Amino acid sequence: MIEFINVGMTYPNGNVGLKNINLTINESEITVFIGLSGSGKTTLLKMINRLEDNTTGEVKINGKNVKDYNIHKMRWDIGYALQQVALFPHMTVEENIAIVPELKKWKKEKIDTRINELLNMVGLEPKKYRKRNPSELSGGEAQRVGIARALAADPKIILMDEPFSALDPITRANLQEDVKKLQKQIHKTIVFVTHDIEEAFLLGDKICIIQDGELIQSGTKHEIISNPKNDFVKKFIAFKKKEGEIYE
Ligand SMILES: Nc1ncnc2c1ncn2[C@@H]1O[C@H](COP(=O)(O)OP(=O)(O)OP(=O)(O)O)[C@@H](O)[C@H]1O
Repeated sequence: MIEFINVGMTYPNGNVGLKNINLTINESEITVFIGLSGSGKTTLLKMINRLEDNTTGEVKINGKNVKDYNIHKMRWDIGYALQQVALFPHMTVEENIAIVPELKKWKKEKIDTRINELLNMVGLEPKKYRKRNPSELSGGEAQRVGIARALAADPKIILMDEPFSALDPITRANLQEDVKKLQKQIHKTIVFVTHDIEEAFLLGDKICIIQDGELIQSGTKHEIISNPKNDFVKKFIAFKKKEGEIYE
């Protein structure tokens, strides 16, 4: 379980990233942060693996303040997949996936088996892809490798920051389905950032709507649709409704 307790964050230049966030992220669920560009979604996500530190309040994982963990070991247990996949260009697909398992000193055979398992899981045939360089992959394939790498050392928590936003709609829909299926199989705690309400409703067990650094509303898709807290939330939902979509 991840908890944000009265969390605020001000950047060194004075920009306010977040204000007084109180939120519980349940284990084995997909929690989605959604909001407009610059609303604070990424800042909120990065406080979980301490790529940013909160300036007020507390962020806790399993009851312990994130600042009290060994930062390196904590990060090995938190997978991170982001829009610009950032595969290491001078390493092959298999080497990219093996990074954290190697840091964790897994045996070579175990890593080897794991790479095959993960590539199969994300729909990339190991024989064909293991030895490729990132420059020999399409955008969608690279995204899949990025997801495999985030899952490699079997982390309990996976952070995903707009991992599909650079993809075409069909690849994107396939990967969204993959994440949903994966979640059903492996029961990870996934925190997912998007600015797309459709994606949020498709994936999220819990959806958190962020506006100007504040958490405006959190709840299930049904709770948000049936009881939008303010005009901003209404607008977000209405935007999709206008396109003729009806949410149950
Ligand atoms: N390193 C930084 N230094 C100063 N201000 C920053 C920094 N990073 C982000 N900000 C500011 O903090 C606020 C929140 O940014 P954040 O990246 O969390 O938004 P976001 O909701 O993820 O946006 P997007 O959807 O565009 O990625 C913005 O006003 C942004 O300008």
